[in-house]
Amino acid sequence: MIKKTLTVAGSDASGGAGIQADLKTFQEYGTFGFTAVTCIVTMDPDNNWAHNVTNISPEIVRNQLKTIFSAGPVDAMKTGMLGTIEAINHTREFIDIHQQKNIVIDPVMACKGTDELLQPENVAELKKRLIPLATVVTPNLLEAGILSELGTLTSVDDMIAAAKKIKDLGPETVVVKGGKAFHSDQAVDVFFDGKDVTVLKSKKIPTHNNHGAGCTFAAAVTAGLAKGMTPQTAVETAKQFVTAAIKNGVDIYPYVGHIWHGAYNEAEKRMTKN
Ligand SMILES: Nc1ncnc2c1ncn2[C@@H]1O[C@H](COP(=O)(O)OP(=O)(O)O)[C@@H](O)[C@H]1O
Ligand SMILES: Cc1ncc(COP(=O)(O)O)c(C=O)c1O
Ligand SMILES: [Mg+2]
Repeated sequence: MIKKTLTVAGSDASGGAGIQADLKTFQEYGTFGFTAVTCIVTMDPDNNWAHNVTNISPEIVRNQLKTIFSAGPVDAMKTGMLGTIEAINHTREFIDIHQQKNIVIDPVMACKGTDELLQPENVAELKKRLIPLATVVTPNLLEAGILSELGTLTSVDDMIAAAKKIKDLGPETVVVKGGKAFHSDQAVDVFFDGKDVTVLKSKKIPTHNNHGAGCTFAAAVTAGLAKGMTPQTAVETAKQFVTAAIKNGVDIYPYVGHIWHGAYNEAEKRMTKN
């Protein structure tokens, strides 16, 4: 049976992050993607690509969730940018009613290229209402510093300390993504399951084509869980998926560089042919 995946997230009009990244990734994993849109992010080409977030009314977010969950729980779900505190609470409400399992919380707080928090008022609610239910929570370096209250993280030891503090909020596992922000020639992510720490490393690809890498990574973890992978295997596979997507990024846009979600499967196909 085809597995059902859900993203509760924002729409990225530039096409590379948010629900656009999630759906492309769900499809590449061979799962059937559903979406509840929480906000729409637009970028202004006349004003230095400034981001603007328009929230969808909480009632419409709730109606989308009602539509999706009318067929019962999905095989796995993720959240990204959530828009409003009410949307966070509606998401929690449906998780509780349907005893939803396999939940990935990507605590999106900022877009690439800026440390400006887009929806700071949501952080406390996210911490209290959604992160404790996560099978995997996937903060980037900035978000991990905020969630752990450890501030700026500059070393792998800092990332491990942050992962451990975030684990205390209640999720089953934590991945702190060093990714693009961590100063190293390696893309370092730290996985913690409450017992063991695994440091995932790959060569950092020298590119600006990394818009949506975090959403794609979290969506890949979600689809992996839907297909029955353990959290650790889902995270390790997602790392390979996103690395291939970044390596094969596409220069189709002047402002942000897009990653190519088809890359991992194309490479696999080539390997099977050879
Ligand atoms: N330049 C890069 N080369 C290789 N991997 C990268 C690069 N940038 C990000 N990644 C990887 O992509 C994933 C998403 O990380 P990151 O870009 O930091 O997240 P976010 O988009 O949420 O800020 C992580 O697994 C990270 O290690
Ligand atoms: C709707 C939406 N969600 C999430 C993000 C964050 O993207 P990422 O962290 O994957 O680069 C963005 C960035 O533009 C966005 O527009
Ligand atoms: Mg992100």
